[in-house]
Amino acid sequence: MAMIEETSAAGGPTAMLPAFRTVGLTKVYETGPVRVVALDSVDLTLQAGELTVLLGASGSGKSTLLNILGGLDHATSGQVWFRETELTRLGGRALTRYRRDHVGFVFQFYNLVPSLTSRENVRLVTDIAVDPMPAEEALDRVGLSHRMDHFPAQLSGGEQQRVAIARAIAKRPGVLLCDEPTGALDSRTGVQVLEVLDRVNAELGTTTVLITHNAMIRMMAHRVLRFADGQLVQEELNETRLSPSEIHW
Ligand SMILES: Nc1ncnc2c1ncn2[C@@H]1O[C@H](COP(=O)(O)OP(=O)(O)OP(=O)(O)O)[C@@H](O)[C@H]1O
Repeated sequence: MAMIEETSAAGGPTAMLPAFRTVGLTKVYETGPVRVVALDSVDLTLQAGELTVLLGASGSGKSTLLNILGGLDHATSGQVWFRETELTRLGGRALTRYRRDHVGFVFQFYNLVPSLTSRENVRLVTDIAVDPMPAEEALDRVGLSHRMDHFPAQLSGGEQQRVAIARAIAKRPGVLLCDEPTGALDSRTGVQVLEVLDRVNAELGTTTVLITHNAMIRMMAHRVLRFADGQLVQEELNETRLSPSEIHW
């Protein structure tokens, strides 16, 4: 596989390329006689450096899309590009390398290793990344300098999610894919987590895709995509964005 160049929103040789493009992206799950079309010929473009919010009812295909963009799942048909690389042509090892080098994931539940401190959880990633930031810098970026040596059980839910974000960004990924990152948090804590994601997007230029059931969160996005029954049914650009602290739910 050709090297996939890192670039920031601010510039660089591939700055004008979209981060992702899909054409006719389709995913069908077949479980015995049951056939579910999770994604139904989706065409979309996600611009580099943007923060995109994905909305849609439960079962509309959001997680399936995120998993395919992140190289965790395969399309049934159609094409997906990350910058100049067609992900849908990559074999298993190349897809693993893509994921390792370019993608950070944040999920609703934090998946931290309970026996490791915040710093050690982040180091699990920085130890194997190509050009990581120090674990301490990653934790500082999410406002947790004072919690480096705490274990997950000694942290609040919001703090654990911020450790998970630090772990995801420490390898300086080109894209950060977040599936319901505030789903398990109260609104005040959720806002803090969104502020961290917003800051990472602005300061590091990380292309960010965020799934949420909370329609208010769309106000902080550059771009909002709405899904229904596996189809992209609406796309909006926010001319004026709200900062997370202005969002209430
Ligand atoms: N591994 C699987 N096997 C079979 N069907 C699946 C599988 N994963 C997802 N589906 C089905 O595909 C459809 C889309 O699911 P997906 O998880 O992408 O939706 P979603 O919009 O993310 O939903 P939610 O908001 O509830 O997380 C659903 O009908 C779901 O039941």
